[in-house]
Amino acid sequence: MNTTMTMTMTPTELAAAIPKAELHIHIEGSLEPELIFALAQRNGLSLPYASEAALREAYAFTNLQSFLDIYYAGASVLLHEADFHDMAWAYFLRAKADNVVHAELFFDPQTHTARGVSVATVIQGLASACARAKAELGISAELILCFLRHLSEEEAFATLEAALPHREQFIGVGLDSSEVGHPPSKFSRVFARCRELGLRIVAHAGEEGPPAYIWEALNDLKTERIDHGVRSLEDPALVAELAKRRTPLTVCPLSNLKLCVVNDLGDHPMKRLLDAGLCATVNSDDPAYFGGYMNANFTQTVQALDLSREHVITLARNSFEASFVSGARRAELMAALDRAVATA
Ligand SMILES: Nc1ncnc2[nH]cnc12
Ligand SMILES: [Zn+2]
Repeated sequence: MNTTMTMTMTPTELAAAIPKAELHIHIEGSLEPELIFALAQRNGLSLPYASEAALREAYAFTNLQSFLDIYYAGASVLLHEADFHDMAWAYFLRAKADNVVHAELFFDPQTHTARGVSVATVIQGLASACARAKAELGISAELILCFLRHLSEEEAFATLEAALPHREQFIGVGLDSSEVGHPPSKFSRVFARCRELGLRIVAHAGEEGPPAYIWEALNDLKTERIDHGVRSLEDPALVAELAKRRTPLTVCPLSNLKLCVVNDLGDHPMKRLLDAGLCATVNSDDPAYFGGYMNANFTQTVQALDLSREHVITLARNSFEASFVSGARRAELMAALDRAVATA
């Protein structure tokens, strides 16, 4: 390849070209309208929308809850192991196209067990897609079980219990769904049990909720990463603490735009988070609903905030640093990034 030519890559082109990890993707949020309709037909279900276009038109969100209502309805077409496999496989094909080389997938068992689908069905379908991604696409992938925070502590404990026969198939636990009114401390005892079990710990905090929720996630749940965390900038002491601990933030720019956390991508806090020395990463959250997968998130953020080549490389390095891969795999991923940067 001609080095002179390749060294002219813009930060946007570089962002698309380099290998990266995705650490904040709700796999149910990767269900595209086409797949929702196909699964509804396969499972003999009817949908309250006349067409895929009509469903897509409903994706005009004003806040997190307005999205969650539609997201849970979309997930109702998932019944069988093959449905979960097909959903995750479709995501992995999209991830491969965006040079994602490692992915940690959130899944919401309670969304499915409430409809009579067993935890085994959910986990086996997703786990077989993860194994296939490794074998056929070279993407390493892990599963993180999320508790729905609008439900009770008791229900979270019951979900953990039901999932434990499949303990080897997921590496950690997270906390998602409606944030405001459901602080992390509501789940302190569940997460304490998860830590005893050796599970990795993450939690959504500071998406719509206040900095106090991020403090609780850190101190009560002992979370290893904060999902979103964009409101941390409102509390300088919190920013200092996150920088000191080097707690990663899995930030989702297009999600923040679509859920009205920011009014314009040009106002997104990503650059300020990076410039404050935080280990921020780019992720897609629910790409089928928010208008883009990894590279769309990367390139639109780079353009809106005029991020530099160094910012882009830092974001990719942060994604590997923040991941739960083994030391050997992390070294392999960092080396692949260095090689890609050297020729770009
Ligand atoms: N952005 C988000 N915040 C909280 N819970 C979610 N579940 C799926 N996407 C989510
Ligand atoms: Zn999320």
